[in-house]
Parts: sequence; structure tokens; C-alpha cells
Amino acid sequence: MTEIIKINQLTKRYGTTEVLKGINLTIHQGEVFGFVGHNGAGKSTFIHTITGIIHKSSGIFKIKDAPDEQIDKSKKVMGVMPDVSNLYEHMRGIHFLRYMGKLSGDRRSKRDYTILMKEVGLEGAEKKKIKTYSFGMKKKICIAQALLGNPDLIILDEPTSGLDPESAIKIRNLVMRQQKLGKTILLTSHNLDEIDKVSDRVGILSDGVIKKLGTPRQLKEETGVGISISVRTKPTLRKDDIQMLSKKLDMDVTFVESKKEYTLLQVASDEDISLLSKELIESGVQLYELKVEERSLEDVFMNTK
Ligand SMILES: Nc1ncnc2c1ncn2[C@@H]1O[C@H](COP(=O)(O)OP(=O)(O)OP(=O)(O)O)[C@@H](O)[C@H]1O
Repeated sequence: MTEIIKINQLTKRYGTTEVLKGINLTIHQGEVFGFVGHNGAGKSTFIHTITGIIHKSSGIFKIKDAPDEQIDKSKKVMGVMPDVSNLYEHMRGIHFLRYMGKLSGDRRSKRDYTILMKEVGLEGAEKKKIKTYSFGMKKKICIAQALLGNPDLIILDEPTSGLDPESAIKIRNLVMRQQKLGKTILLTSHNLDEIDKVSDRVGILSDGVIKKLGTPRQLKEETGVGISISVRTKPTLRKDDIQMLSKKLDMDVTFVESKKEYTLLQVASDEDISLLSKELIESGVQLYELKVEERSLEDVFMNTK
């Protein structure tokens, strides 16, 4: 696997405040990497550092074979989504993209710029001045800008924040299409469901370091958070029944609540689900339904200190 980003012990201080305290990370070509962390964790600082917008304090990093001292070389392979405040607001959307495209050596035809605008959901707004765009529309043109020049590495800082659900799905699909073209995508988002859907791997930034790293599935499995299951039985299982079952099976089954014929429980592992259902059937309870509620990245995030 070709490494496209390699970071060793990267730190960044603002005055005496150390925001990044030693980031180690490798991202491979063709990966969609989701970077998450609470407000102020340092995600933007990280992106600004590796894209050469601000200087690192210490550590080393390489973007596609170019060491950080040669950041100008690596800028050529990166497409970075700018902040909405950096748009030339007096320009019309399509003219702005063509202008920025020229600066980044973009070779697409005039017609393809219209297609690009459509891809990010700006059809019909090509000739409108950016200053008349809504916040979401400005966000979309920033995403389009990150794709100019056919970069190998696309870096998107909160691309879908402030977008309506339909637009967010469009951007998610765009990310996946770019991946199919062989691009590497690094993105941040506070929408953990979205990160779960698009990312091959996820890194959780906390206290200046990457506290958790892995595929969404690995992280969810490692979290140690119990698995929530809902069972529909006759008779409906009550708290006392669950306590008895738990004792009999010698395992932790936590009663959460019972509503009508449904009982919500938590168990520790997949094996527990199998043992529990077997025991229920053997004890003569009519088991009509057993539904496992998927663990979410939100659980992982909330359990990352
Ligand atoms: N130019 C700066 N000078 C001093 N402190 C800064 C500067 N830029 C950011 N910070 C501080 O660094 C920390 C990390 O900020 P950063 O914007 O990187 O976080 P973030 O994870 O992107 O947050 P959010 O999710 O809210 O966008 C914050 O405490 C912030 O106040």
C-alpha cells in the first residue's frame, strides 16, 4: 500500500498552548480517512499544519514523498477546501472556479466546470455572484475548489456542516466517486454517522493525540460498550426475569426498560446474545423477535477520554 501521508510526532503550539502533542499517522493511497474530535480538539490546526497554511512546532511529515521542508512540492498534489471566508465574493460562481482552476493547472473544459458545479449541487447558480450565495452554497463551491487541478489527495474540513440532508448525501456520494477514481480523501466532520458511512478508517483526536484509530467496525467492537438488544416475548420480560436470567447464565445482562411486549437489554458480547436467546427458548418463553441495535461511532466517541 502506498503511503500518501506519513506523520511522526507532529506538534503545534499556539504561544504556550500545545494543541497537537505528538500526532503519528499514516494514510494510504485510495483511503477515505475520517478525522473526528470535539470542538477545539485541533482538527483544523492539524489540517492547516499539514497543508502548509501554518507552521508546525516540531515533528516531521511527508505528503506523497515530499518531506515537510518541501511543502510547496506537496501542495501540487493536494486539493484543500478553503474556508468560506476566503471566496472572491464579487465573482460569479463559475468564473471563480475557472479562475481558481487556471491557478491550479486545472485542464477541464468550460463545459466540465458546469458539470463540476452540478456535482456539488450548484446547478442553476453558475452565473450568480458568490456574495448572493447562501452559506450552504458557499460551502459547496469550496468543495468544488478542492477538486480543481485533479489532486491525488483531497482534504475537506467539515464539508457537510450547514448543508441540508440532500446536499450532504450528494457530497458523500461525490467523496465516494472520488475514491473510486483512486483519490485519497481526508475529511473531518461532527456527523459521526456520516464519518461511519464514508470512512475506511477513523482517527479520534483527543487531548492533542490520536487516541483511537481503526476501521469504524474495529472501533465499535473495541469500545467495550454493551450491545443493546430488544426482545419481543410472551410473556413480556420484566426486570426480575432479567435478573434471574443473568444469575442463571452467570453473565451481565442489564435490564434497560420494557415497553408493551418489548424489553430492552444490554449484553456484553455477541456470544451473550446467542446464550440468552437459547436460554429464553429453553425456559418456555415465546420469543417472537430479537433485534440487535447497532453500536455507533457516537458510542465510541463518547467513550474516548
Ligand atoms: N491562531 C490561533 N491562535 C491561538 N489559538 C488558536 C489559533 N487557532 C486555533 N487555536 C486554538 O487551538 C485549539 C484547536 O482549534 P482548532 O480550530 O484546530 O480545533 P477544531 O478541532 O478544528 O475545532 P472545531 O471542531 O470547533 O472546528 C482551540 O483551543 C483554539 O482556540
